[in-house]
Formats: sequence, C-alpha cells, structure tokens
Amino acid sequence: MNRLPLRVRQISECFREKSLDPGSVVEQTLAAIDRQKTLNAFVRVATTKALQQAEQSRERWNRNAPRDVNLDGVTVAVKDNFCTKGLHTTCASRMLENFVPTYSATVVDRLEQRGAIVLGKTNLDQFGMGSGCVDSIFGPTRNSWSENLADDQFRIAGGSSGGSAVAVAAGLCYAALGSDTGGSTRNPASYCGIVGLKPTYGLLSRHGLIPLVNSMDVPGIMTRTIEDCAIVLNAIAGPDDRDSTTVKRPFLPIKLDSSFVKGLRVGIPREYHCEGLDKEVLECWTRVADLLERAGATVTSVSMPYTASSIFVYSILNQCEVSSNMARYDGIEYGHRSKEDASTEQLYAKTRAEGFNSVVKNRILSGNYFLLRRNYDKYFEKALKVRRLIAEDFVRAFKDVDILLTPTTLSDAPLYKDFIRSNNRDQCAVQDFCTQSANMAGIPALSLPISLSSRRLPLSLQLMGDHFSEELLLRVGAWIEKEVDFLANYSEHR
Ligand SMILES: NC(=O)C[C@H](N)C(=O)O
Repeated sequence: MNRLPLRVRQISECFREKSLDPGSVVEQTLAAIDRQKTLNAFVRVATTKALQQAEQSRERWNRNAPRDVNLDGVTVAVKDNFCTKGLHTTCASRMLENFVPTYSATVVDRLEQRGAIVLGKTNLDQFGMGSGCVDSIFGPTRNSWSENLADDQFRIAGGSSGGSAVAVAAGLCYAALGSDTGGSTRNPASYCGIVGLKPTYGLLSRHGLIPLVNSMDVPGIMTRTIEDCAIVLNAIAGPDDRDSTTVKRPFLPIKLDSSFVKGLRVGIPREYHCEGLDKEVLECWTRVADLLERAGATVTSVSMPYTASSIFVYSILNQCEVSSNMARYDGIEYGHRSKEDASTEQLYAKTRAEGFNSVVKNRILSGNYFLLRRNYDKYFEKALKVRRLIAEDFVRAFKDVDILLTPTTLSDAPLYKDFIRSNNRDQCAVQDFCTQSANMAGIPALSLPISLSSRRLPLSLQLMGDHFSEELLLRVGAWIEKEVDFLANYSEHR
C-alpha cells in the first residue's frame, strides 16, 4: 500500500526537512506501479531515467538548492500523446508504436526544468479519440475505484486521458498531464475522483502535443487537489515561441484564496439538466449550488440555447480536423510503414489500414465526407457558424454571471462491459455532453470531485468561466473542495 503524503506541498515539505528523499519516493512508487499493473495506467515506465533524476534531485535538496521549492523531486506522469525526448510516444496506436521523439513537449520540459520527475507515459484512447480509455493497443485502463477488479466487473477510467487519471487517483504520481479536446481531461478526472483542469485555449503551449483537433486541443492538468493543480499550472503556463497560438503576455502566477464566494454570481445552465442525467449527479449539483448560496453567492438559472446542437457540431468539426491531421501518417515521414509497398499508392493505403484502429478510420472517412466540395457548405461551414453561436451563448452568460456550475459527466463511471456495447460516436455523444462546448468556445473549465455515489464511485461537477479566468475557477474550486472534503475519501480508497 502506498502511504506517501497526498499533496504536492506535503511531499516537498518532507524533502525540505529530509524526512523523505526523492530517491526512496521514486523507488516506492515504481514498486507500486508494478504491483498495480492490472490497472494499466502506465504504458511505459521510465525506470532508469526516473531513478537518475531522483538522485539529482536528492543532491539538490541536500544542498538546500531545489530548482523549485514545490516541484523538485515530485513525481509526474505524462499522457502518451506528448512528445518526450528519448522516450517512446505512441498515442496508443500501432501507427506510432516505435516512435521515439527527439524533443520534449514544452509543458513536459517546463516541469522537468523545475525538477519534477517523469515516471512514465500513460494510456489513452488511440490519438485521444474516445472517452473511456478503452480503444488502445495496450488494452483498457481500469478505474482504481472499482472495488471488484474481476474482468467483467471493472469500471472504465474515462477518457481519453484515463491512464493519467488513474495514475493520480491510485497514488502512483502527484500530478499528470492529460490533453483535452472535448473533455478528455475532465471526463476521466470526474470518473476517477480527481481534479482536472482544461485551461483557456492559448494559455498552455501545444508544442509537442500530437495534434488531434488543433482548434480545440489543450494540455490538461490532473491532480488530487486544487492547490496542486495551481502549482502545476503556475509552472507550465505562459507564452511559447514554438506555439504561435499561445498568448503573448506573460502569465501571472495564480494565488489561491478560498475565502471568498460572497457576492459571487453563479449560473446554472438549465440545458445541462438533460436526458440521462443520473439522480445522484443531480443531487450533488443541487447540494453544491445550495452550499454556494448559503455562503453568500447568488445562484441563478441561465439559458444556453445552443447546448443541444453543440455535441453534433463538435463531432463534425472534430472529424474534419482529424481527417486532415491524420494525413501526415503515410508511411514515409515517420511512424508505421507497411511492407507492402509495390506502389506509393499501395504503401499509403496499407500503412494506414494497418496502423489505425477502426475509430480513427471512421473519423477520417466522415471528416473527408464532410469536406467534399459538394458537402463543405452544408456541414463544415455550417458547423463553424453554429460554433460561433455556441461561443456567443457563453459571452452572453458571462455578462450576468461570473461562473457556470454544471455536472462534468452524467453519471458515475460505467462498467466496462456496458460501455463497450455502444460505438465510439454514441459513447462520445453521452460522455462529452457537458464538456465539449468549453473547447469550442476556448474557455477554461475545471472538474472537481464532490462525493461518492451509492456504489462508492466518485461524482464530480464542472466550473466554467470566461477566457483566462483560471484564478477565479481555482479559487471557487478551492472553496468547494474545503466544504466537501472529498480528499477524506482517499483514506478508504488507498
Ligand atoms: N479527445 C477528447 O477530448 C475526447 C472526445 N471524446 C473525443 O473523442 O473527441
């Protein structure tokens, strides 16, 4: 059993006062990862490098010269769609099975520059296409909260960043990087009982994050507490010359202050009270709205009329961008290359047939269909117009309220065997219902755990704010976290 302290500040405090050293933490954690292999959270563990980095971190702490007082020696995990120099980066796909990048993603680099130790790479749905962490060449990830891990009884981790979520929830690292295109960070965070932040588009560099949908992808942060999330965000946010979509102004570090919700204007979008919303999630939503109101916030119902169209528009735009992004995997530049190469044409076709799973192929085909000259106006262009209307729903809402409070997922984590009965498209339509609009509008959204369901699985809610309102979201999140004290449940979980 892993008995390390739960919070980033606690572990770095242990390093400072020398009651623990990074080397023994890494050794202990590597052993725990090995013991909990059935969870399938990690797809590759960087044992040698992690031990080396831990040794260097120990020396720095011994000299009282950590690179960062919070992060030096702290263990992190990285979703396997971020490039990591010298470490395989597969996107859980045959296509990139043997790909070893020559550089690291900016967000990974920034963590390492502060002394954080990358333990390894985590599982995902192939290229990030999914919401269960079930469509991976490495097999599905199991939710660490499912009491019964029998093969037909385990719960999904959520996705696509399910490996990162489980690594954090099971105590196998302090923080993990996920990515979020339509909910990929928040959905598994919700099912695994951890904090998941999808930052404003442009706040974090996407350099080295293998693209899925360039206009919506953002790196996501997954931690056990809001404070840990703020520590990681402060370490990695800000402009990057290698990503022209990052905002140019310097990032002002977030200061947490959980004392205020008085006067806060909270909106409850009524369209999120949708068909299929579980009774227990609704209770949880009402409970937190009441808590906020009692503490002096004004809670009002708001309308976001384009919510129902959003999931369809997301799906069209996603598939269009996927089809053009995936064109680079042709067997020539990098990645898998078929042996059947009698002609260039055959090489392309065979490479792609062998390298991609059926979910990826499906999205490429649909995307190409939507982009056909005869369909372009009807689908792609129309979807772009409705995307604008969806974004305007938020602009209008944020004139009257400071934040929106919604569920993250419609229920607790489904059983794997039930989940895989439906296809990827239907899965996403349910799983991404509450999350993808934030990606289309580019606004920040935070998922945080609230309580346990009657099945003793995590239930979570989502806070959304206007562009660059991360500080506000995390402050309100910290207040809610203090009130509901979800972390107390970890003593039972571990
Ligand atoms: N990538 C994501 O954010 C998840 C979403 N379910 C998708 O498959 O597009």
